Amino acid sequence: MPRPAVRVYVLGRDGPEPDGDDASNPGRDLGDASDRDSDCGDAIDRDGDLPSHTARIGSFLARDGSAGAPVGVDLDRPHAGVVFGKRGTGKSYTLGVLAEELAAADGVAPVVVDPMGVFGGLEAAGGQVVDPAVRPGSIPPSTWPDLLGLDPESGPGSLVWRVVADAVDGGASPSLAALRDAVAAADAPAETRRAAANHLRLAASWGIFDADARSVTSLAADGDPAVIDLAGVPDAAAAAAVRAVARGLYDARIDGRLRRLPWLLVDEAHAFFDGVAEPALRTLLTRGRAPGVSLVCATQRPAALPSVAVSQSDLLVSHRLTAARDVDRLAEAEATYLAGDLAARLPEGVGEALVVDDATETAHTVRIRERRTPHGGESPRASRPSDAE
Ligand SMILES: Nc1ncnc2c1ncn2[C@@H]1O[C@H](COP(=O)(O)OP(=O)(O)OP(=O)(O)O)[C@@H](O)[C@H]1O
Repeated sequence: MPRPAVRVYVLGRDGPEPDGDDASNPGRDLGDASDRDSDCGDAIDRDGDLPSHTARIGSFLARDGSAGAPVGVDLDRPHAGVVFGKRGTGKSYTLGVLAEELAAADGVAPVVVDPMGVFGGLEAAGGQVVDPAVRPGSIPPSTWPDLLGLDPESGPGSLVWRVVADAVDGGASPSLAALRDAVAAADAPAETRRAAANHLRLAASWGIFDADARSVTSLAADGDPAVIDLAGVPDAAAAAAVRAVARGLYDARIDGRLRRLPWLLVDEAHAFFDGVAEPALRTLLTRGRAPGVSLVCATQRPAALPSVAVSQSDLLVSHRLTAARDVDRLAEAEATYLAGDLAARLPEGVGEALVVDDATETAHTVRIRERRTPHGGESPRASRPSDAE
């Protein structure tokens, strides 16, 4: 006798609500697997064939701890999402699961910003780990003083701004050396030129600027995960790299240079919302979906993200949080359809998360599935001496 089909619930896709959990009764038991098999979402067979363009991220988690029906994320359309959780609750792991699913899906391209160097395992999913490389011309002239820690109103700050503006005029891609030469030749007091040159020399020492850096479009063209390894990269340089990739993906979609829908997955995202990357990330949050760019920001410090990150997100995944200010940020997501206290519903276990789905206006407790590729974020344990010893 054929086994019955399991129905997968697809987050971010409008459709019938799964039974068992709804706004009117937020504390209600989420049911067990059999509850979920009946009338939610799209049918899949038990061997795991999902509807197309669906990322299978885990399963519903019943109150008795058993796993229910599969839960997927819609990959057919672009989304904005956040992944919250205190340290060690599974944020990076969840981002890795999403990246694995994106790697296996058609028509999309995951690009992972990896500040801690924990996503290298995605090479096993066909991914490549790349060092950050930024064309100086991809950072707008007006942003250069800020990037270099110079006041744009100061002599050196305005000189750098002017030199970059002149160098990119006409679409050229200047090197840092060319910018330094232009500073040296500028009609400005020697002290101003010296200060500007020193700051450009410091930027050169970051080792990320390259006039011939490959385009972001090429990173995302084949759909295999591209992992931008920012481990050990100075903060300002990492911010410049994130800005370049976020803006580059957006522009490539606007200009029709990128056929796939890119997904930018940013780990430790709080680090990028108070520097030069912020405007580009904000653009993706507020305007990214129109040209087809998705952004998912993971952070252990939700309070350090701007409100817009939560208000613009249609997918919210929250592992355990305890700090009051972070829980408050979660509370901002409590849309009118979610009666009750989201924070009180956060599951305790590692890899478990509350998922708020704006498309169907529901919240669910989910156990994120295990990774298929190695996860590099294991915490050191005294009971497990490292390989180095
Ligand atoms: N869904 C899961 N299934 C199985 N194990 C998991 C899952 N999620 C997390 N873990 C385990 O928990 C560990 C910590 O997860 P992870 O590195 O993602 O934490 P994190 O929240 O990103 O922490 P940090 O803020 O320190 O980076 C993982 O190395 C893994 O062993």
